[in-house]
Amino acid sequence: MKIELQNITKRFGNVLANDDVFLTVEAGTIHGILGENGAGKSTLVKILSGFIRHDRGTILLNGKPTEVKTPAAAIRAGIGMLHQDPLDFPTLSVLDNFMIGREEGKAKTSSVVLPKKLAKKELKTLAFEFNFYLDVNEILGNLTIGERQQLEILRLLSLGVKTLIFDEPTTGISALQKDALFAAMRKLADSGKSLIFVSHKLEDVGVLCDRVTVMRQGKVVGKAKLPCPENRLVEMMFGRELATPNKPKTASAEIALQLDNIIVKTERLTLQIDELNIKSGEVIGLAGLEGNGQKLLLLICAGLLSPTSGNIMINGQDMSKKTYQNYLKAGVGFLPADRQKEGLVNGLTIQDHVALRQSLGKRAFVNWKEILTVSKDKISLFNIRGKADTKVESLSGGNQQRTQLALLPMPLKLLLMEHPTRGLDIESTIWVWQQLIARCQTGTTILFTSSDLDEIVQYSDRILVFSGGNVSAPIDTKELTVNKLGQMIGGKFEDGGLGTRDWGLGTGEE
Ligand SMILES: Nc1ncnc2c1ncn2[C@@H]1O[C@H](COP(=O)(O)OP(=O)(O)OP(=O)(O)O)[C@@H](O)[C@H]1O
Repeated sequence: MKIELQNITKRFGNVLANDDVFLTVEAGTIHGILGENGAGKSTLVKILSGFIRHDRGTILLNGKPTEVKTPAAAIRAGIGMLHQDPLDFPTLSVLDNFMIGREEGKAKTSSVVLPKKLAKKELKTLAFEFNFYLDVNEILGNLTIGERQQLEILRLLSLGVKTLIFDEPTTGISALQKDALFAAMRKLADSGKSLIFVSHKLEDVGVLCDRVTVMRQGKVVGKAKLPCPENRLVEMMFGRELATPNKPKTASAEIALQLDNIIVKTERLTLQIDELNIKSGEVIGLAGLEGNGQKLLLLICAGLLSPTSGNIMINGQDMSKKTYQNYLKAGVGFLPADRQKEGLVNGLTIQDHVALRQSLGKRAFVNWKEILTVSKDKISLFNIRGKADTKVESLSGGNQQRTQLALLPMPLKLLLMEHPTRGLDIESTIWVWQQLIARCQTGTTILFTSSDLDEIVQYSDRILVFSGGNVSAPIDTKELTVNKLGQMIGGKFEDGGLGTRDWGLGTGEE
């Protein structure tokens, strides 16, 4: 289906999120929408998929002006959108989620069992067609984001959509799931569907898309047919070329984090680390497919999960069996992946968050005047597109991430982060890492996860690879390439070379 957006304009208060936007997406193509944080990409695709009403402008579907007033109306018109956080029901099964959105009449026919049987068959056939491995009876909450996304694609296809919108779909999924996703997207385009791919990642846009539209501050600032040189796209996004910083050496000889005989048992995994020593100022990347023990390590180091056994020392202080408050006092900070559920509180403003953070563990009156000044400083320093009284849910994804980063205490001894730059554009990612490296230069030790292997290789001093609860010995990043790391995550270890056939830190068992 050919999509044409003409003169699309949308204002939120005094923010002009979309300013007279024109976009054409031909049937049978993948169209990228690139842009810095807050550029207006999500607003545009939410308008097309009926989640937001535009103030002005026209949507043409196959040349016909069409009103898309609600998400249900969009699906009826053949447009489906995959959100950054899939909109599904975690307590229901994969099959039940697949059946959501079918018109009521279908489910009410002679028997409820028959449609369910048919739906199961359809789900299995579609999954097979796209090489997605989904257990139809599994509870959805047990699936990874990548698997939930695969299910959502199949659900939208079964509802008959002809246009699929992907808003930052590679965020939080594994490299293998990304390959499967891109293969499915190409297959869909080849079968005549039109696809819109919203992203910050130039490389992804480069390998996947046929054309790209670049947005900045609500406006379309450039269009290109791909392939096109990456630096041209960067210039369009930011109005200039960007220089990538090199990570200087920040590690000292002092040991900041010491783990001895750690065992963490959960229902799905046993994480075992016999001995691990991390130096002060060091950056350690935790690589591996999601759910292989990286988060468990971060949680025990943050004092948010007690290991089944073993000892944790932070800066020479025995933290075993200490409370979370003790960890905070010892200078430990944690940045969770799910900013909407774990990091920020919907309904609260930026200054409410600053007040919460400042009063954590203290019984003190809140000095709102001071909080307002601090909030304004943080908004300006972290370049957050919002005001002190802006509720966090109305910030763009990237601006929510900046808010989370701005709320991290200063100084910290140990900073533990899940996906620190998730949702940030390239310029912000570079800026954030400059701030993080500056922290390391003053002695902060960082452990972080990222699904972006380039980020892990670029910024880590050493890397731990996780697989099914097994943890590799720390590998010096200079000895690694992204390719080699990808192979290790996939379980391929070479004898010789890196010499990491011996996993080093213990043997996890499932
Ligand atoms: N519901 C809302 N209420 C108020 N302002 C909003 C709302 N949704 C978006 N905005 C503002 O509109 C602007 C564009 O936001 P949008 O989410 O479209 O950007 P984006 O390009 O998708 O950014 P990101 O890459 O960070 O996700 C931002 O300044 C954002 O704060």
